[in-house]
Amino acid sequence: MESPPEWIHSVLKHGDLRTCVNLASVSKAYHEELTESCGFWKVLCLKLAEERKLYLDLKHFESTLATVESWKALYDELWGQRNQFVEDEAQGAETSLGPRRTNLPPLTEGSPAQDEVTEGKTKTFSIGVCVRFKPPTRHGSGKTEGGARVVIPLHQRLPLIRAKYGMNLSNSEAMKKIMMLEHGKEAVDPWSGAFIKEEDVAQKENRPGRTPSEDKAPSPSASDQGSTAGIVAVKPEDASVLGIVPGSGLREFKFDRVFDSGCSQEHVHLNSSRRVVMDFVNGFSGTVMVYGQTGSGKTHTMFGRQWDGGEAEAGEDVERMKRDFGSAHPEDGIAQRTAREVLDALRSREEDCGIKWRMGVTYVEVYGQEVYDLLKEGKIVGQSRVAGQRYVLDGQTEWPVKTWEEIHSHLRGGDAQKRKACTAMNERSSRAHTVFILSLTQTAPGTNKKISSKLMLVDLGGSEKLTKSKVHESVRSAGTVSWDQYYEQRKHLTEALYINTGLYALKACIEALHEKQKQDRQAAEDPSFKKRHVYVPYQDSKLTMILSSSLGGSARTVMIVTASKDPSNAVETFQSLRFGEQCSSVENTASGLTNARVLEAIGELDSKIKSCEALIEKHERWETKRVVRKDLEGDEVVTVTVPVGAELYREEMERLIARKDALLGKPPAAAAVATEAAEAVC
Ligand SMILES: Nc1ncnc2c1ncn2[C@@H]1O[C@H](COP(=O)(O)OP(=O)(O)OP(=O)(O)O)[C@@H](O)[C@H]1O
Repeated sequence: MESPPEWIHSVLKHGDLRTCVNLASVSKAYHEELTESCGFWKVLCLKLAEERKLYLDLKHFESTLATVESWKALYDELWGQRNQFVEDEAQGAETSLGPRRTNLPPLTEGSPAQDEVTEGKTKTFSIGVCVRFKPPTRHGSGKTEGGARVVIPLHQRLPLIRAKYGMNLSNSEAMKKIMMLEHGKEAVDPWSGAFIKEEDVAQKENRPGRTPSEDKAPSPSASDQGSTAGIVAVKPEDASVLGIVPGSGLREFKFDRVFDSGCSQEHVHLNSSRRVVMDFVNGFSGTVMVYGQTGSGKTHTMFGRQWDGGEAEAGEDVERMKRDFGSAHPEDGIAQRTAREVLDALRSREEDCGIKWRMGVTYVEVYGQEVYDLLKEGKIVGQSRVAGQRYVLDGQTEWPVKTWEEIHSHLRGGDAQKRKACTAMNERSSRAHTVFILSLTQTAPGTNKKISSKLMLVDLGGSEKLTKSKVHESVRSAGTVSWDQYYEQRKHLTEALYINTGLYALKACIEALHEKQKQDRQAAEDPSFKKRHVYVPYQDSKLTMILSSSLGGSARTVMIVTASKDPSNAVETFQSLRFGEQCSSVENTASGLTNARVLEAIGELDSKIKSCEALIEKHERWETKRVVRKDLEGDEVVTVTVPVGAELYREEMERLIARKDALLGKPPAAAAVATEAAEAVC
């Protein structure tokens, strides 16, 4: 094959977009060579962004886009945005540079037909769902107590039986093994009680109206048998999570991204929300939401470290103040990182392209039926319940900002208001939906065209309290409790219902937007297809009314589900994962878990356990120390020798062993490897 000569590289370097695109049509050999290289598409993206005054976060894409296809997709997207800041002077001429043309440049003379040119993909609803696991807390790590018991269904027991007794067992031999185990001819079968047929699992998983109580008790007869519910494996490489799920047994969840507990704040932002920042600066609205149970890390992910009072303003911590206004802090959340990047981009675009901008921030909480303005001492927005969200959308709660210091001070001020409310109103912060909004208006140079976009950063309230605190059960009729208690309980129930109303409305809107997109796609593929009108129920809750301008249409949406791996939170974790899954456009099938995947999970755990053992061997040493021991006759000082230096690896190994044991159906106690047992008294 003829490869492109040196001069082509210099044309790519110095030529304009049109020249670079046309290069691919010089010969068939050049065409193949160029269009199959990431570098060519990168150059096209750069030229397109430069000529059309679009913001391109090249550094980000260089670190995240690895394939030619992903660069092509980015070019398609930018192409769809090409008229945001620069109007087409000659429509006809420009279409010949469209993505379809560059993907498959015709080698014959003449321009492609107008209808061959694909529009960019910005018009379709786009949602990415990611999952982030919180690092284990010391008290919760590796412990399996308190987790719901799950009976692994029969079709999943077969591969496990094979893994234990020989891979070449046929189905009927594996079944015989199970029967023998159940009739006590061998050791007790850890999965006895399996009764769910494969079809039942899929039906049960997909049945609407599934209740939390069903999640907790799969069957009365099985409640004391089976494995402990929990996360078995987290696979960031293929964005999946494998768990032992009440009501389903082994179950795989698939998302756009999965972040394991060791991921930094920066990594999470780079791989989830940073793309939204680029669209926002290019004039497209977007939403980033965090969802999860209380304490799973929503606020940590969105707003980073929590402020502990006003010591910095009092000048007690000058160093910290300097650091805050300098470069990003490792603990900064998505809000801080996003605000900094937006400001940097706007400043450099003003300097390089003359694009003027105006930005404002809004920080509100949706609590019950009211919207509270966190930048106005938590006052209710508007005087009527109906109008609150409209004031937010009209910009009446907005504060103009020009610098990072101003944004930072609003974030801190709002956070302080949340804290006050939290103390005054019984953990209001975790029971309200918090929305931080950046509103941007840019002026296209030369034309004075105004381009507006909104970026909503949302910390969603979790719904777990309804099930965990059983508020619905504690509401007795008036007369059995005091009136004060009665009203307090009613308030809790109403709060939980408000949170759920917001979340259900959000889910319904996202589902409707998916459906709308499906109808559009079908209509595009088949001209005879009759599109059904799809209603998006934004009006169903205050939360969705506020989000309406940045959810759907050309707006990009990212949802980050935060979760814990602690088995005692397993039910809430799976509820969160299911919520994320239902919002996602990634195809999931409840019964799609293959035998190979189950065995792969066991293999993975084995290899992780091995590498943990190697690390323990490398880092662990014995240390002798004196400790005071209490016994009946008083205190006694004894000398003990303890292993030190590999405590974290030991904890990790305990967790891995517990997960493997859960998967293989061993009783939880077998998983507990007490570190204290290693202590040797001299
Ligand atoms: N990924 C993480 N890395 C380190 N610490 C974390 C992480 N996620 C959460 N935490 C810590 O866990 C605690 C609870 O997190 P956070 O307040 O963000 O939870 P939340 O889901 O917002 O809870 P709530 O709904 O009650 O507001 C905090 O102390 C936080 O610093």
